[in-house]
Amino acid sequence: MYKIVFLRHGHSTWNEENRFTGWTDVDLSQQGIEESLNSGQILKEQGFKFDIAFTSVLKRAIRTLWIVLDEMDLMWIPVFRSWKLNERHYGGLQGLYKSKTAREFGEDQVFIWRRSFDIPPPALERSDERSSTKDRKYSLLKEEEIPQSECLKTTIERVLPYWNNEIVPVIKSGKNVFIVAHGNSLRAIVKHIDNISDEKIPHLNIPTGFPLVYELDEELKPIKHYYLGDPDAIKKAEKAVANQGKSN
Ligand SMILES: O=C(O)[C@@H](CO)OP(=O)(O)O
Repeated sequence: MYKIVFLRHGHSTWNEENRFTGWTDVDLSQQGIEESLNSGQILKEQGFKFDIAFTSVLKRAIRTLWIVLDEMDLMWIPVFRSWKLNERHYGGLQGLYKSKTAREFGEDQVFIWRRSFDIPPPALERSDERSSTKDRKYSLLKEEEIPQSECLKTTIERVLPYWNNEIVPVIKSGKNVFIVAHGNSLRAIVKHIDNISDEKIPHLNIPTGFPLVYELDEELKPIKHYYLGDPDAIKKAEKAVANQGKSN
């Protein structure tokens, strides 16, 4: 049996302002720092000992990982960062306020942009200053590899090869793996592990700051999964993520 832990980064400054974030590289809010500290403490109390960690190249995930590893006295373990674990690219919505956008375009449209499996938000122009085309973090990528908008389907197309080729072999080698990523890159992995249908996945929301433990059998088929933390607080946090697309 393998046990791996996923963690969505702590609350960010743009979660606080309720803005579409995607590849925008915003930092943790004070709440996010506290959530990360709590995650580290609970993982430590429950005896988790990681051998290796994976994260994105976005600082809200990296800082969450740093805080957790510091709390667990594990700052020495190898860490691999990849853009393939980045948040889903939010295209032309990046920077807009979610509730204001729902008032302007309707909650149904915002739900489609946020959660539809295969309809991406409007794409950014490569010349748009919000585009990541000129960001040094992505300088090793071919221009066409840098997305200007992604839906969950296209997010899966870049997350899953990373999962299958880079993370799965490490899990199978018996190492204890910790993955700190983002709401939608984690939804991509969880959809795959649990074989969640395209119709059901829009209703899955992953809250910030609660470690999500997956127990997998030898074939990496799911045995069970559970969050660590207060069940009522977790339910409330899942609902709050869903409600971010409401107009008020
Ligand atoms: O804005 C974003 O990039 C994501 C995560 O914060 O939000 P959503 O839950 O709307 O996909």
